[in-house]
Amino acid sequence: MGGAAVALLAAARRRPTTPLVYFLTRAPRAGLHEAAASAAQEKGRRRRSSSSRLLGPDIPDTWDPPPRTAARPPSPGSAGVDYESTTTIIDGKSVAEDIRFQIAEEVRQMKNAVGHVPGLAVVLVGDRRDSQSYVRYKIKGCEEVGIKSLLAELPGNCTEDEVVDSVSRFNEDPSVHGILVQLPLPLHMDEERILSAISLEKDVDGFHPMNVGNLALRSRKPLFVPCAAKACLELLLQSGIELMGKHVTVIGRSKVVGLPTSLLLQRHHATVSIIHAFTTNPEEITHQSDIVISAAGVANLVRGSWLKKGAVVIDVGTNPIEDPTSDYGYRLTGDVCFEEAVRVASAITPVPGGVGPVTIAMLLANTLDSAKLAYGLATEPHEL
Ligand SMILES: Nc1nc2c(c(=O)[nH]1)N[C@@H](CN(C=O)c1ccc(C(=O)N[C@@H](CCC(=O)O)C(=O)O)cc1)CN2
Repeated sequence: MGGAAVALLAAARRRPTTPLVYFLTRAPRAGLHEAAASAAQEKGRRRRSSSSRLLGPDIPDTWDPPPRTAARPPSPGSAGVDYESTTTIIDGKSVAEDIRFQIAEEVRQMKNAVGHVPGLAVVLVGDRRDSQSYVRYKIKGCEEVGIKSLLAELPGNCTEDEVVDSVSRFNEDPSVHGILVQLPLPLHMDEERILSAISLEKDVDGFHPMNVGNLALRSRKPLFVPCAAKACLELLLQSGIELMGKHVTVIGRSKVVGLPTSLLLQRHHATVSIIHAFTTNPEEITHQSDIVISAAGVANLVRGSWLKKGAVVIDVGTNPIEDPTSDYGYRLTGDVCFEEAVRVASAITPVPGGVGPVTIAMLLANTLDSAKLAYGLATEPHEL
């Protein structure tokens, strides 16, 4: 230890009754210290503000609703939608069924080989009706393929620590290979902290910052890719749609869909444009695109006039809109005005029955992959 440090320690020992916190809070107030402290504070302020300029201000994407003149299309299955016979309606339900069939077979093989099945744990906070439905679909999906499911339900007014504790218990449970926290969380919670608490090896939603970062770096492989992004790619690839060199526009940049989908598309060598709530000319950008993937969460945002003739349209939006003729008083519609788009597109996914069911199937696939890694039945996650 240097002489100066020894002298400081000796001085501190001579004044043992003064708490350290006193020096930390009071010392800079006097004379030169004050000037130094305010200079340091100013430097810190400048550093913070210049870094927030560099990374951009944190403003949420709040979309303007589309004009009231937007057509309110009937659902795709209903009578009266007259589309070109050449337009392919991409059937997500049947794609999902095929994937589930394959997963069920692999789960059976796993049980025979190691005596265990994959386990998925779901954490649901609060009583949002839509989240409850999605969690139900996930649990039903597990039942269909033989995956064990566990559900932790917490009230909307619980603490962030309680959610983290619940995640930690599942992290420790060897029968659980996948953990997901249903989003959105109540506003008072730090989503980032909760998602980061999920063990990387069990992050079957792929929202852990490490998995997102590894998806962004082409030289690295994430353990898991978010399910909706995988679903979009699966639907495009199974429909025989080439991605390399194609101009794909992704509408929305959320962690759940837009961001991972745009990253995944780049890994498939597409040229990707991203539209968000601050984009001034969205229709010009989509009009130049070979493929449009919409995940804005705005009913009927994408009109037929936004699309190039022959474009492929993947609609990830599931937006409830009022419908007095429905038993529930509402029905689900996508971001895309289906009855207009179907006349322009060469292929399109419907809502419901498009991306949604494949998203659930991808969650089951990620959970199976995780269990295979845990039991040494695979050395790498499934190729993208
Ligand atoms: N932790 C997560 N939270 C959320 C995710 C996610 O991937 N992980 N995605 C969405 C919601 N979601 C899954 O959680 C989801 C949404 C919609 C569907 C779906 O199958 N939709 C059906 C129609 C549904 C209906 O009729 O009620 C369809 O499109 O055909 C599945 C999953 C946000 N949160």
